[in-house]
Amino acid sequence: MEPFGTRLRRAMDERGPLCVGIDPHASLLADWGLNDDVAGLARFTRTVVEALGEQVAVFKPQAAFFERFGSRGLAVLETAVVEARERGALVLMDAKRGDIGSTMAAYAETFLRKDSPLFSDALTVSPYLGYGSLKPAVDLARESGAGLFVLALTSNPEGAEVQRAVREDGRTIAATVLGHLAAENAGAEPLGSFGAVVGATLGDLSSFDLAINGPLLAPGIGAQGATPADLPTVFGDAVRNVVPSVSRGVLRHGPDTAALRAAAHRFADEVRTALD
Ligand SMILES: O=c1ccn([C@@H]2O[C@H](COP(=O)(O)O)[C@@H](O)[C@H]2O)c(=O)[nH]1
Repeated sequence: MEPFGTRLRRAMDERGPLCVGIDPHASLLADWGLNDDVAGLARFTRTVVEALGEQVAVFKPQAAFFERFGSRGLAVLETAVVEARERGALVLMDAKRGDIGSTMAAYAETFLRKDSPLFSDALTVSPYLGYGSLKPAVDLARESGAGLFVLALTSNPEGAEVQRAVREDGRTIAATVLGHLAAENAGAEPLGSFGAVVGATLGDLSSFDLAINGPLLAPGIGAQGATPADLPTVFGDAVRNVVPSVSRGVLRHGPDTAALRAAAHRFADEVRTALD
């Protein structure tokens, strides 16, 4: 399989630079007239995948909303991953895994081994047990042609106390994570496969070097208050590598398929305008 970064660049060029999150909140299930049970979860997820699977570059299922239903929720997630990929969308599993290396290897097998039922094109991971603890995931992603998105500067205000903490050498934790990612992506063309999560809500980030030669997943657009128009200010010269991500901002338009498609189109158009 081609490296994730290559496939992502092509998908964004062909379909527009937008990632739509699949976040079946209990409140959204209710708004869609569905029960907060496995049948409601399955109906919600199928509707989103069928409506947008041939339109958006990337889906980002939020694993938590599936895991809360146990094994039957995971079965819904497995089906969604397969059907989304069959429709040509890339799947970025938002599971934010992170643990000591030996356990990280098992998480990596779950999401990044090609024959796993939950194999995804990319996975979000947490570097807060030390970047080196992610090595099994980095290695398996390379072997499988998959990618990683490492939490660097998250969209929530609470993230700053950890991510902007300054080390003895004067660098912030986030800058250290970004430095590791730049090293992973060195020499990759057209785009590396090892991305950072950098919130669109964070305002001017010019004090950070975002030139990691990899994708920058930008959650926070829509329900968290950021807009596509904020992207150039937040990302500066790195804006071309941004993967803007919207969940509730699109999902709240369901269950009507045409309305979901129109909402995703609107966000993609706003992103294109902002990046021009
Ligand atoms: O820094 C981060 C990292 C991940 N997320 C996830 O993205 C979506 C955001 O959903 P919205 O409805 O668009 O607010 C959600 O799954 C988060 O867990 C994030 O928001 N910020």
